[in-house]
Amino acid sequence: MQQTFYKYQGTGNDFVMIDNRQQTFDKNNTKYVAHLCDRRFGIGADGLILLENHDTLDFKMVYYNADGNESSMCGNGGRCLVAFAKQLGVISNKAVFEAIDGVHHATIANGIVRLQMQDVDTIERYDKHLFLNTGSPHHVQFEEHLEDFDIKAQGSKIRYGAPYNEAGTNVNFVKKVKDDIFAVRTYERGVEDETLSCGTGVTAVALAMHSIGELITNLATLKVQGGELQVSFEVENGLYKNVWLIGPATLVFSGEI
Ligand SMILES: N[C@H](CCC[C@H](N)C(=O)O)C(=O)O
Repeated sequence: MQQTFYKYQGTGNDFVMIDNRQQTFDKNNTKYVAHLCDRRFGIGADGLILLENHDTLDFKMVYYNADGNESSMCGNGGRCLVAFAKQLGVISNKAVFEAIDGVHHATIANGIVRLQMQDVDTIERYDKHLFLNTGSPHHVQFEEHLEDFDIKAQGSKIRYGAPYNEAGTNVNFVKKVKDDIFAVRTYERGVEDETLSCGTGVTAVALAMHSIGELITNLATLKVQGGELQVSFEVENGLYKNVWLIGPATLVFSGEI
């Protein structure tokens, strides 16, 4: 049976999007999801996202990494899904939807999506890195030579090494540009390579930088390989709330297979 597929990208983090409101997509076929994400034999993407009906909210988000496995929250994917929902006429300029990490609010205007992320109440601080969960797990560490280092080799060593092991984590390398501007490169679990941006990743970097005093305002600009994202937040007694991931989400193409 022919199926229409859409391709969206949010600052270079790209996704196959499927309108699964009729529940026709075979969600258990890991091999097929990985095939659709394959950049040679399939459509090619960092992940695949299903838009599904929800009893009380605008829609439900189901996210798969490029390896075909369902995974934790995808911030850029959430932003792209809001743009996709608008394109389908499911929403107009705001959305409330359910994802694996809970309910998210979002707005969309002129191609820019603002996505509220979950509150963060724990940021673990170690000698040379920080660890926190912004809907997905993130290891954050400074890297002076951000422009020219082997992120795939360095990232996978951390992702598969102790204490993360097989379950893994996403790995963010950060360099302060100035004041509230940081450059970030991310190795993503489940893609097992660098992605051009990672939404939950830049959110983790912004909150981590604030927690160690490297960011003294509550709005950060994150320069990623695929463009720029902003993260805004409020913080009270170590609880980060009203966290928003802000940036563009763009339709690349649609087609039938
Ligand atoms: N690879 C991540 C999920 C997608 C995160 C990323 N694409 C984002 O924008 O947040 C994980 O398995 O934890």
